[in-house]
Amino acid sequence: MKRYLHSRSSRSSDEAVVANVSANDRIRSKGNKLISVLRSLTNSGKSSPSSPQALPTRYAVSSVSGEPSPAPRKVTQFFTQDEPTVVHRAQFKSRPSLIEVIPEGSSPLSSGGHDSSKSFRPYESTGKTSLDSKFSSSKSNRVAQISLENKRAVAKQAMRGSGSHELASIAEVDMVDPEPVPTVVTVEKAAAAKVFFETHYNTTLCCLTPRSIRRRNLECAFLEDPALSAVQQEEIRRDWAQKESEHLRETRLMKADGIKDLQGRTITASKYEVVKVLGKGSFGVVRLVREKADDDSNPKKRDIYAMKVIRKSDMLRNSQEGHLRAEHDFLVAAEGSRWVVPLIASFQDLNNLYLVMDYMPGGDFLGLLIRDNVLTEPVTKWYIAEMILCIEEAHALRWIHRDVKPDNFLISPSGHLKISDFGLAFDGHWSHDQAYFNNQRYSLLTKLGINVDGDTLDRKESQDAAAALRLANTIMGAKHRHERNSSSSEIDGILNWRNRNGNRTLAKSVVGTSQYMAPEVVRGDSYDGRCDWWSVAVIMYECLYGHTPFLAEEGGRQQTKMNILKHEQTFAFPHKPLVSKRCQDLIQKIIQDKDRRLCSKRYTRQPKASDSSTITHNQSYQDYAGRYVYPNDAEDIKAHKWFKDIPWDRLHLMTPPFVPNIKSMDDTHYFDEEDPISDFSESHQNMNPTVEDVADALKLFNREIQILATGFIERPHDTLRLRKMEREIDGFVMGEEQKEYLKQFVKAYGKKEKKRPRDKLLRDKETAPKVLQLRKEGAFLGYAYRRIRNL
Ligand SMILES: Nc1ncnc2c1ncn2[C@@H]1O[C@H](COP(=O)(O)OP(=O)(O)OP(=O)(O)O)[C@@H](O)[C@H]1O
Repeated sequence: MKRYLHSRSSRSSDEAVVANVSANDRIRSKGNKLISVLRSLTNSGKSSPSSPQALPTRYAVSSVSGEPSPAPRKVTQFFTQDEPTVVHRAQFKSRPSLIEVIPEGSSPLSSGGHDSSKSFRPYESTGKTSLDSKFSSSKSNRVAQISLENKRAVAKQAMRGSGSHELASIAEVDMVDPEPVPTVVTVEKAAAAKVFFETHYNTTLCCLTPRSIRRRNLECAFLEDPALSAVQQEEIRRDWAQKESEHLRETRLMKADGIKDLQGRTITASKYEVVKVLGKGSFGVVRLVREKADDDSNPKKRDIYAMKVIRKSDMLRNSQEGHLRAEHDFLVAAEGSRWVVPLIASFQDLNNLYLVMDYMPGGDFLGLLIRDNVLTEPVTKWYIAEMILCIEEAHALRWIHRDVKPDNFLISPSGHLKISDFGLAFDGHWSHDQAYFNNQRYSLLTKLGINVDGDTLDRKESQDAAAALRLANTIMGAKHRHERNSSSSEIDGILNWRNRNGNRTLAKSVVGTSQYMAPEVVRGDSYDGRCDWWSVAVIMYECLYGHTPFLAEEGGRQQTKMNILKHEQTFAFPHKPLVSKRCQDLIQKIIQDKDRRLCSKRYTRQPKASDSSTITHNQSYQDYAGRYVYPNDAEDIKAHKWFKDIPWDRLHLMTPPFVPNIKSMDDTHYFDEEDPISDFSESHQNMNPTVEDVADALKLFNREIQILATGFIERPHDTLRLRKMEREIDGFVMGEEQKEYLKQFVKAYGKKEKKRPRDKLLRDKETAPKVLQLRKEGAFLGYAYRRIRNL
């Protein structure tokens, strides 16, 4: 911002006023001095020929007392010059180190020989600047040239020193408005800002905040307890407010640390020490951690948690921002839930996202199935009943889990189940749709005419017009659903517009683990809350028979999906073990196409377009994508006769069939694996073995095996190729131990093929490093949560 400090001064100009001030405080102190002198001059202005009245009113400083105040001698001298002096900060891209003084003759207040319209435009603001934008070269050269001229003149002036008291004329900075030339960096930053503001204001203005939900729950609790007097209620409200303000303070402190975390430090994560790696997910690991204490208190007594660490770079390369935000937002929305794994805190640093959750020491339900192989009917009934309650809880919050499988139910210390892994859960909201993020970036790139080449394949494809169009569509995803139509009303507000226009086409994406997928999901048809009930029936079958009903022995995922689509022909019950007809009847009634699937009749009673009152009522049961998901939507399943002895309302108070046998809260024996799970830091992927290393590792094998094994690690492998190599090794004529050794050799010395990033900006060699860095810094602003203590 351009700023002018000017004053009327008296005749003596023997002070060379070349102020070489670089630091802000010096400028400010100089400014203060000027103002105080101005005040004094204004007060004594009657005697001065250059009284403040001559100044534009904006710059005239009125006296409070009306009395002249004595200015310090030195400063008085400074300003007792005949002619006005204007201290002018020129227009530079960065803060100037020089304050230029426009001498006599060139003063904006004097008329002589100077084009005041050019030099003195106090009401005009400076042109737009962008840290990331390059100035157009001709204009920036001109600015640089003028600035250089000015500096030379100032230097010359300074050299003359006290010997000469004349101020040389300094070339004026031409008030050119340099046009910024936006780059990919500008686009990334602008998109990150847009995403931040839209998601932030959407949460604060359009959603219930955790605090408002807590407040509502408190008031509901009062309604349910009529015995509480008004005084008691008031007292509870006061305690509540006190707890909330402490929580707010804690959250603020956490957010302050979060800023440092994003600058490359790991303040928040370092408050936890790692005990063990519990499991591995698609984009990171889950660690058992212990909160570090400020004092040296007994470590055994400190709180223990499960911390999911998600590596940003992997996840960003796979364009998973939408999913990661969805998982986080669901866990925050589920605060206080009985059946969802509780989130304690979430935060990020430059490289990772962190979700700190309650530790479930009983391991996951898959572990229990692996240990027991098959479960009896009563035990199956218990767990399926708990799974139903878990899923209903998610549905009540208008979320469809979409990835219901045994590994996603965890066993709490008391043996009850809790649902976890909401990485694929979806409420259809635009902020959980990857196309929204892509659209923010690519629409800007297109508007600004910035071209990105991508990788070799992109360049090859762009030569073919049809392929180029296909590529553009893939990048933009469903562009139309996030691009605001110019005809849409401006007063509508962007958030309302986004929320109303929903993402109806999103109801069709194919997600989930194939064995447990409902046919409508496999087909890519629109689906709703009913798809989760199909998966429950598959798990029920698996508990009773020891395998899932549609898994193909041969033909992989594709064949499994075919079996699901043709479920009417492929589904059958094995003869053994014996399972009651009632139980089979329930499974059979759920393994149906969605219109006939047992769960809740409300799904099949969706209103006709003419029935407006029912439509309005039903809209509250739609997720943001327009899919129906009802609370208590397992009502017909729960009413099935097989469940007649299940006390649904009291299940959480009863003792489950299996209660984990844990010696302490950090007992991890239910997570013990034959091969310990490696943490990020122990990954072999960064290993660069030399020829000697390889020769040494294979020295016990004959020449032929050495050549084959070296061939295996010559180029990076994906999972498919790794499996193929392992099958080849299985075919070698050698002992099992040697085969195992070779498989480990391939994993350790071979390189895993890096997946081709889904985003062109991350495929382009030139833009990728900077874009990835910027997204790591800016894509998850606001990813911070702390559960209120003693909830
Ligand atoms: N709160 C918890 N307490 C104990 N163990 C946990 C907890 N959360 C996750 N785990 C363990 O970590 C494993 C991986 O966690 P999770 O499924 O959330 O990761 P993910 O990256 O989402 O995996 P996926 O690839 O299946 O989507 C789980 O199967 C479980 O064994």
